[in-house]
Amino acid sequence: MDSTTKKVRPGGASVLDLDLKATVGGGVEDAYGEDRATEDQLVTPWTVSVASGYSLLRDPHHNKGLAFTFKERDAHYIRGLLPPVVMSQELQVRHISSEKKLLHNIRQYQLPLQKYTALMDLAERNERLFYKLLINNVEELLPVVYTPTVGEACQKYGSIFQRPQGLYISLKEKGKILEVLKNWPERSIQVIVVTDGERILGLGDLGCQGMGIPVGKLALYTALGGVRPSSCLPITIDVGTNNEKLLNDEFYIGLKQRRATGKEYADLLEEFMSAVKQNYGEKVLIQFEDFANHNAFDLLAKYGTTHLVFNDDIQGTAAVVLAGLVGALKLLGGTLGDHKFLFLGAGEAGTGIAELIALEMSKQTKAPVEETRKNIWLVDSKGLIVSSRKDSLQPFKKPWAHEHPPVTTLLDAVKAIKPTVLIGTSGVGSTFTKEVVEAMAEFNEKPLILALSNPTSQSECTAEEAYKWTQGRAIYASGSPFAPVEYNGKVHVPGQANNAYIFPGLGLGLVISGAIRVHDDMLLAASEGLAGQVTKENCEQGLIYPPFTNIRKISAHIAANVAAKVYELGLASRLPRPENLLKHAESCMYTPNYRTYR
Ligand SMILES: O=C([O-])CC(=O)C(=O)O
Ligand SMILES: [Mg+2]
Repeated sequence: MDSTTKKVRPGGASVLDLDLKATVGGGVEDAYGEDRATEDQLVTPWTVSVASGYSLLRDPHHNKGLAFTFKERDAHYIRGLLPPVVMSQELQVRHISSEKKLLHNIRQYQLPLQKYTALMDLAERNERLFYKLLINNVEELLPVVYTPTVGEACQKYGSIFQRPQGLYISLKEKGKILEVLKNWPERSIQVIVVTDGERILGLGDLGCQGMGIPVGKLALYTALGGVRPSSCLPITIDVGTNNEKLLNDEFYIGLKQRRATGKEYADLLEEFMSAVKQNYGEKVLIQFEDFANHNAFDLLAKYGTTHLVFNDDIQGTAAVVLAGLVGALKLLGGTLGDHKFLFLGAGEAGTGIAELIALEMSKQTKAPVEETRKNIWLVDSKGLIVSSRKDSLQPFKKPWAHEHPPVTTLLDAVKAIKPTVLIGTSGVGSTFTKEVVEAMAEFNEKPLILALSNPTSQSECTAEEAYKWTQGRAIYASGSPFAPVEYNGKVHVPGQANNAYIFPGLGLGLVISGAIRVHDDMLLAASEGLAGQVTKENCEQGLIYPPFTNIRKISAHIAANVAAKVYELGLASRLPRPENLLKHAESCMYTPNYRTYR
């Protein structure tokens, strides 16, 4: 933001124009590339319209609570609205973290949803304090703002909805989508996460209530990837729902009609994609999230050549899992090409992961991808995907239809294929039964079992089951977190193949390089960036992923790797290329330290 930029917030009688001098406490964090605040700008006045007085304390972007100094209280008409103590942000966080106040309260709540609501309330009250708390306590709070609790939040989103956290674009907004985008108070958007709510985690069609997902994912873009909160825009597209329960619920917040399909659906999406490009330019990253298979693949193919789009369920999951496999190879030995993979679930995650593994194998062995795909087998609801089923398969399944007699159950497929790696991506819980896991343990010294479906209730098997049924020999990771398990006196720490490892860093890398398209090689770069962060100590502890506590450092490494690939492919619009991309990524990351208002 330069000294002439005027940021105008809409409406409100108490909104005053103020000349403010902003300093950025704790580093440069307010923009990227050409918009980046430099040290000089820390003392340069910029003009901005912000809420003052009472409404300043109610503005989550600017509120600092008791941290306002008396000088600020005088300058911004808030003297007397706060008790007389001035508390630093560090003290506020310590106050909170010392179990006296918020974190203490959050921990006391019995129900995860109460914790979720308390955190969302904090975000609504004081955004920087929310992010500071989330970053400082990431392992504890991630499962609250994200899977599994966010799933329950979506199921009950109607009763949680209080204030707008993102934009709702329904069929009623047809022809007016550009106007709707302009109603969002922030102008400079860098990342949009959009869902149509048709397949929320493994919970099915939650319609308009899917909004919790874009909100949660974008909170992680900021906390884990350092993308400014004001640059993030959650969007839910409402084309109806086929969820009978919601259709019959008098309190349902979305359109009460069956889902629009075909041309009606495609036209709305087309208008949306065009409006986004028109309003924000072509460098805005659009992350598709939790669309049903039939739309997810089409949208990615259709807009991948014209927009900066990324499907987290297809591509993000793939990059995370590939990194975990590379980590697991450090424990198992051998190369990817030495392994045989069997998937339960041939949708977005299953085929996305399968393809990225095949691409990486092809890169390593120089064999064509058509060859490397042959080490990978998929089972869907009708059994093993084999060539005799080819005619009736959806297009995204066809590359996996290898020569084999028909097999109808997962157990029989395990026995027939004898995979070294079993991956669950079906969204259906408890499908890795005792027999299936025991069969894996029969012909594998260390069976690798990835139960990736979310939330926890949909996991193919629990961590405890995997360790118990393999006498502690399994290497196990899940999509939603599981606590460590003690088996026969040994503590096993399950891995978490969680998309949150990848998308924030990937997004940051795309944003800081000004990427205009996403390319598969950038996903591989992201995956390698994550795998590179698994240390020798992690391996010795049997971990295939690095701990989440270092996630901001991990994200910076991923961002640097991705940005390097964007420049290499000539798809970067922010030129010249910074020499040290890691340093550059770190310097661009938003930190939630309070700023001084003069
Ligand atoms: O949220 C995650 O980590 C994985 C995901 O996108 C999903 O299950 O839809
Ligand atoms: Mg998802």
